Amino acid sequence: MYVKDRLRRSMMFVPGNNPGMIRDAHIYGADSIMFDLEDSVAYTEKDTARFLVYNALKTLHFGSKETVVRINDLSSGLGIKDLEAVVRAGVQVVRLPKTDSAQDVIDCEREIERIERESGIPVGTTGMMAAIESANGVLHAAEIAHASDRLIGIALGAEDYVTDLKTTRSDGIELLFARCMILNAARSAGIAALDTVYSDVNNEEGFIAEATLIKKLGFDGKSVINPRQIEPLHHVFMPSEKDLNKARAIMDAIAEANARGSGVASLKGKMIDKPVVTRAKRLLDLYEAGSKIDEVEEI
Ligand SMILES: CC(=O)SCCNC(=O)CCNC(=O)[C@H](O)C(C)(C)COP(=O)(O)OP(=O)(O)OC[C@H]1O[C@@H](n2cnc3c(N)ncnc32)[C@H](O)[C@@H]1OP(=O)(O)O
Ligand SMILES: O=C([O-])CC(=O)C(=O)O
Ligand SMILES: [Mg+2]
Repeated sequence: MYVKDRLRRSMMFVPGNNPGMIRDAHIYGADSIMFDLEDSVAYTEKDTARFLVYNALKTLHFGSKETVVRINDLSSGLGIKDLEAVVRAGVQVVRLPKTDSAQDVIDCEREIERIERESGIPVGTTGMMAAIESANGVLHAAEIAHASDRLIGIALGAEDYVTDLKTTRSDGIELLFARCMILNAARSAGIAALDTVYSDVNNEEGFIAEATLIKKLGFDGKSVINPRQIEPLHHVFMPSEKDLNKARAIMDAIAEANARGSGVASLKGKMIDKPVVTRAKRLLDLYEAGSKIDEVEEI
């Protein structure tokens, strides 16, 4: 069963035709493991990958990690076979690639529901996420985000997106519109906003700069392609001691004000009202959830 709202700072792609990577994927500390049946798998390897991922889901234990599988899109002729395998194997979330419209989500959900019924799995067990990877998809981001109750989030697929835009990836300016559209669409639907991969695995500085930018925009997390990207990403998402202390002081100040029958407090000359408190609470909740998970990883 999927969880709608959980920590998804890092979602690691794992090529579905690589048994070694599949076996070890859960040990690196990513919040979600995303087995890939799509673009990291050559056409000749598609059946092998589906078989391996099916068996991995059936036989391996992933602990607190979320399991996601990126299927091939339904129009490829492979997507339904992928769904038949991974839904039956009990994957938590299906990642639909190259989502251009709400109809793509609805079509995928219909197939998931059919497979759940046919295999005796309670309807609604399998979650979905939609990756938006084209100009068309970005323009339909809001409809996509609202297309199914099963959606846990929407994600940007920037490599395909910049190709569609006839540009290349540079300092991020080329992705600003898509990121803002996706973020706003996700928030309007109450689901997660998830950023794309950073392909230059050896450029840690560039990766951290991108992670810092998407966190500032409001994203919940990011896809990664290599275990070396997980720790720096979690570090970016970890609030500083200063931010934590400020959030705690805000919570104390508002509790004191509430006890006096007031909804507004003052902290070092700054007004503390409801939105400030909501942000402080979110920061503390994310910190607690993150440290709990990372602590377990360190033991
Ligand atoms: C545009 C898109 O669609 S992106 C999404 C699809 N792409 C992918 O899924 C690519 C996934 N990533 C990879 O295949 C690789 O990380 C590459 C090709 C980017 C880099 O490969 P390498 O330089 O060999 O990685 P590196 O040397 O850092 O690997 C270190 C260890 O981590 C493992 N590892 C690397 N990437 C992954 C991964 N994504 N998942 C699990 N394990 C991994 C390696 O197997 C290796 O393990 P070992 O030490 O036991 O042999
Ligand atoms: O979804 C991702 O981040 C990877 C991907 O397929 C793309 O960038 O086209
Ligand atoms: Mg893509």
